[in-house]
Amino acid sequence: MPATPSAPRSSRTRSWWGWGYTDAHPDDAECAALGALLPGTLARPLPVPRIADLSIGRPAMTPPPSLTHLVTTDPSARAAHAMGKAYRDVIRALRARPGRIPDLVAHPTGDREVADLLDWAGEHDVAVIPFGGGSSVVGGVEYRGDAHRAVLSLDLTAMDRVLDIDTVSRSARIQAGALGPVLEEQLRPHGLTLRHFPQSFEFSTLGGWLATRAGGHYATVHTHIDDFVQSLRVITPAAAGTSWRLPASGAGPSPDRLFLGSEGALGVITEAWMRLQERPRHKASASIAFADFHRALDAVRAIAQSDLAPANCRLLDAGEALLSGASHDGSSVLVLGFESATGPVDDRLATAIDLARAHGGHADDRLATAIDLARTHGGHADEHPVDRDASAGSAVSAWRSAFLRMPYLRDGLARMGAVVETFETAATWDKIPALIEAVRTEVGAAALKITGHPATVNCRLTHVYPDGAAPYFTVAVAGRPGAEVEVWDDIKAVAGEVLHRHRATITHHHAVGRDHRAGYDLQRPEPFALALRAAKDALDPHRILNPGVLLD
Ligand SMILES: Cc1cc2nc3c(=O)[nH]c(=O)nc-3n(C[C@H](O)[C@H](O)[C@H](O)COP(=O)(O)OP(=O)(O)OC[C@H]3O[C@@H](n4cnc5c(N)ncnc54)[C@H](O)[C@@H]3O)c2cc1C
Repeated sequence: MPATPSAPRSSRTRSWWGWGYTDAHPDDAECAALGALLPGTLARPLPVPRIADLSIGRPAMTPPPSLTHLVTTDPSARAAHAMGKAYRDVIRALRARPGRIPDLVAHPTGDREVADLLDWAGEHDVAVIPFGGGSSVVGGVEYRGDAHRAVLSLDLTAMDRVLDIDTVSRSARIQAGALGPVLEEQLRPHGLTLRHFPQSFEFSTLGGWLATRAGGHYATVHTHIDDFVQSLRVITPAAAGTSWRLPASGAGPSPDRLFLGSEGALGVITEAWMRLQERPRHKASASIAFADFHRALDAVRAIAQSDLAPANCRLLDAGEALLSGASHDGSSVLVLGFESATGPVDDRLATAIDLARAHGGHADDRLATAIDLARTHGGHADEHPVDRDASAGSAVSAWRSAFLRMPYLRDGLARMGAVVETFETAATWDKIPALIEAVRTEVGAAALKITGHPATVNCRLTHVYPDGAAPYFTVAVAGRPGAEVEVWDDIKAVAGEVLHRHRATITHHHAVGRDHRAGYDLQRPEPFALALRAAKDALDPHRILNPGVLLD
């Protein structure tokens, strides 16, 4: 089927230093109000950083005439491509310490141009950092060190088209630079959706999701981007190729698996055939309160080990629930959601609520909402499932609003000199209670020791599996003025040590990048490390692709 035209881009201004759109940033008064919640933060917010205050030198190299039309040396573009969107990045921008700024930013529009840029970079010892939405939270899109003559940020977002739709096999060929809303907008007229909704959906791309093995919003079953991949097209400095479109294949190790999670270190993903789904027509959600967090964990495990497969099954501890407005009485809250394109889901929700009640949960029946989207929305699902819902006023909706607003508030707190960051992991159920307890206790104690201020360490389960869960932690504490990066690095080192001791992964979906290298090196088995190094040698012989990510 012919492709649909590319979706129009938003006219709103993206922040070069913080999350999202500048018009959604908290103003000074809101920052101060946020700071007042955390003892020890600054009296007034740090000023919004200006590119003019950064020291941006002349580019170390310029491209040949054949490539100049693809490349910019504009300081604003270079600054906006210097870092990702972790707390570390935001505070470095606020303190005018962004690190090495790329010399060049390229915007290729097709495979040939990507290959030409890689060829030139390989010949001239120029590091190439593939860049999608730039929402990395692990130092994945910055350059550290000075081993290369110049640094080129390879921005893929001009390659944002849905090129082909196969309605028979329900799949689409999509260019890697398409941001979430841009690709969903092109699928919408066909009644189809990729249905991959990470929290960063608005500002991250298909290529970034594939390269980091992103996790979507859905709590169970198909939520990792890996699950939707039919075939990948990858351009490496050594060769280019496309895997066959197949629903499944037992032919040896999977070629796609080599590049999923390769974080720009082995090649540039330029397009993919992705499995699609029909837009859901039926939804139901509810929130359930628990006085005892450990009983809530048991309830979630029971639901995860049933065949109910909720779309949403987020357990918020008391701190998270308070922060998001889902509860004010010290309860933990389980946010449950079901959806389907084929039939009502009310029965599944009712059974899940029964399971939760059997473990001490209290469901407020008035808050359980069932939505037949075929009736209420003319058959169309909302663009982002956490964006809108008929359950306005409920704990479910409070959590949803907070979920989308949270990154903006993080940046507001950063302007008050606070250290506010998240980290996530996964472990089998037998380890989960002790792991969560150890992180809370040991990371909280470390933050107090490092800063002299009390810290909050909150936890939610973002994804649940029959055999385990993915706890996601948020740490907030007043920083030491001017040393916020070092404070966070010290806290994060303690967190990494606790995760390793409990055999919990260094990352469930945020990827490895540069920040998780130590934990990743400890986690991967030696034969795999050898194979990865050999793949790097073969595919990137001049070592130009995202140096320092995944391996040296
Ligand atoms: C507020 C916030 C919320 C987030 N929520 C989630 C979440 O819910 N789930 C989740 O999984 N992650 C989340 N993240 C992390 C981040 O959004 C993901 O890692 C995302 O997949 C990155 O996509 P991107 O397009 O922004 O990639 P970028 O940040 O631009 O790049 C990420 C990595 O992929 C490489 N890369 C990018 N494009 C390509 C390509 N075409 N070919 C090869 N390599 C490439 C880069 O070199 C880099 O190593 C969140 C981040 C923030 C700031």
